[in-house]
Amino acid sequence: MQLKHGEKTDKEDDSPVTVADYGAQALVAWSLRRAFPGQPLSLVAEEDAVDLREPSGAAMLDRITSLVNEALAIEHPQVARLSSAEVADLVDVGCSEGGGVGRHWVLDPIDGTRGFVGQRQYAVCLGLLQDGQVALGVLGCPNLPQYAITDADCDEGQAARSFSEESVGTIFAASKGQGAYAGPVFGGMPTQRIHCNDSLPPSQVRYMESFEKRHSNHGLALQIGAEIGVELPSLKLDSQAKYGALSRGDASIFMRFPDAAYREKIWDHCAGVAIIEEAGAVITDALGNPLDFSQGRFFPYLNGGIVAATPSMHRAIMAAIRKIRELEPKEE
Ligand SMILES: Nc1ncnc2c1ncn2[C@@H]1O[C@H](COP(=O)(O)O)[C@@H](OP(=O)(O)O)[C@H]1O
Ligand SMILES: [Mg+2]
Ligand SMILES: [Mg+2]
Ligand SMILES: [Mg+2]
Repeated sequence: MQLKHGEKTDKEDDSPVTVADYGAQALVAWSLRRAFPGQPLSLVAEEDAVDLREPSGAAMLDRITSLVNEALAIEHPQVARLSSAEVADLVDVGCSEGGGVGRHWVLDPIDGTRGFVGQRQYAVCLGLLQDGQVALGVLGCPNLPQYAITDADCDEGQAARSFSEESVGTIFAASKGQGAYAGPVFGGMPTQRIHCNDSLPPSQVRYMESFEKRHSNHGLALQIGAEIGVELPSLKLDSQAKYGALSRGDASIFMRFPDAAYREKIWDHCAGVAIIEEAGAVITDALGNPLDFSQGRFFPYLNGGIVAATPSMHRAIMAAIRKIRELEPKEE
């Protein structure tokens, strides 16, 4: 999809948001309401309709409303068209604060918005928390090939865009204790069981990191990689597509080291964590503590970042981080 004028804007924190982010959030909220009629619905989702309800947001809300109605007409032709007020209300269904008690859906309607705008990777990510624990996750990655990304697909560590058209688009799904699965994005529920690959020596493993340098310290990841004996360049992918790629063995490590002031949000990880854990991988903060999804929309302090990897690579990275930190000059 090529975005037109008026279909993308910047939020208060300067990050981009598009009609697709809002539209996907409204559609998922609509679908959850329909799937669980009459039940209370707690949805912790990234976007809200505050800007869309301003006079300056009216044109964008109209465009989102048309797109949502177009999508509903394909899947549910019998359903009445939604008004723009109803679409704004659906976006705002995602305002739940979450927490450690009961059931909370967690949605990133488009993760990797910068990747979506740049026609790289992005993912629609829906997870479920049960009493603060990740219970289920689905990742739709429309630009991710259905086959494993190999060295041949990588251009200096970056996944090339020239994946063959007919095999692009992958969906991942997992629920606790039932395994992780992958399949074609328009093929219904995925059926191919997937596992991470923990059999490679460090010289053959590949690590992944954000495409966007501003989202993660690439220098630190390089240093840690060198410490554990990684020789291949990193694979730079936007979004939770990285969790999908780790889960089926395209790469063995995902390192994410944002600026110290950045606060990680639960929707950037919930669905992906459900999938990697069922695929046999491990995820912690940079000091080895488990991620705590039970504290609301944001994670508590994460000790410098997030590391997801196969079990042996995760152990090696934790040791490398401890060693690097011990060598750092101590503040007086
Ligand atoms: N300065 C920053 N540091 C770290 N992460 C950031 C960031 N600014 C935005 N992000 C987050 O990084 C996510 C994309 O992850 P990745 O870097 O793996 O592609 C964004 O998700 P959205 O695109 O849903 O807003 C956003 O939440
Ligand atoms: Mg965003
Ligand atoms: Mg995101
Ligand atoms: Mg998003």
